[in-house]
Amino acid sequence: MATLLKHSAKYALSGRLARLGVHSRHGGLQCLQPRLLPHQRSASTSSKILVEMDDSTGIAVLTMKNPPVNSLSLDFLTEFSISLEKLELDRGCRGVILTSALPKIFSAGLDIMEMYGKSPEHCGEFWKAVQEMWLRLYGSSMITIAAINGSSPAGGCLMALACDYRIMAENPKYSIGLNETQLGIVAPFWFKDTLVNTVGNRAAELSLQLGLLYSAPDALRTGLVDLLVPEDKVLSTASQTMTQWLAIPGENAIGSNPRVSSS
Ligand SMILES: CC/C=C\C/C=C\C/C=C\C=C\CC(=O)SCCNC(=O)CCNC(=O)[C@H](O)C(C)(C)COP(=O)(O)OP(=O)(O)OC[C@H]1O[C@@H](n2cnc3c(N)ncnc32)[C@H](O)[C@@H]1OP(=O)(O)O
Repeated sequence: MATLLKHSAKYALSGRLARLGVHSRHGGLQCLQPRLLPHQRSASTSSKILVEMDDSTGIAVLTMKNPPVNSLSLDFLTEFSISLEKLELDRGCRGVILTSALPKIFSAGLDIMEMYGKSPEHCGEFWKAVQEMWLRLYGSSMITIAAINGSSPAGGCLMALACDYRIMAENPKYSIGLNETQLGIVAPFWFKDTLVNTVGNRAAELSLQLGLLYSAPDALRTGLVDLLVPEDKVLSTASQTMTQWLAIPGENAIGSNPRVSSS
């Protein structure tokens, strides 16, 4: 792992971006058009991420659209981090809702094909991109809400855990969890820490050691998600919740985040 991380340090995000040429406004799938309302300011889309920014509320919706299962490939992670960085730099943006354009899937986690038969250099670059995604999301100074409209195993669960609040569709077929143990791998320590910070020590121990995938109701009971709502209400509820959080006086909901504030 140390070798992988050392390798990865050689690769800057900006370099990957330049190679990818992200933010083509016309990229993406035809069925995934921006859902702009008249008062909204802008939508930008790269091939795997759609960002819709509502200038009147300061809320952005970041929609993952990487079929078939929103796996976290290097290209996807690069586009994701760039999109988040742009929002972070936009002083008008105060909150980000993370959701999926795909039916039944939030994210399947790390793209398995990125870890199979690849060079150490590629693995290093990939692993750095995974860490960068987590750092950007977990350390964001914006309010972040995961609108989980499908299953979300492993790295997909990590993404949701890195947000401030999680709203999941109450569909009993959907599952979420850090199930790495069941896949024959040990979850990295920062996956573990993120889970412990959310559900507490004992629940995290059981969850990680057994590699549990929770149904939506069990995820709520464990504290892995904060709220279950009908599937067609996930995004609207996320929007309402965001509005409530952003109304906390003095932006204290942002300033009180222990992850980004030392005071
Ligand atoms: C280089 C790294 C260096 C160091 C690493 C060190 C440590 C890492 C340690 C742990 C990190 C782990 C984090 C992870 O996230 S690992 C990935 C774990 N994810 C999974 O195992 C998800 C597996 N997928 C599923 O459970 C299901 O596919 C589903 C529930 C998401 C969706 O089920 P469906 O029935 O709707 O769809 P499927 O028919 O199963 O799949 C459709 C299609 O998608 C492909 N696919 C699914 N998951 C992945 C994936 N994670 N990566 C790439 N591709 C995926 C699947 O193969 C199908 O493809 P085909 O249609 O057959 O082509």
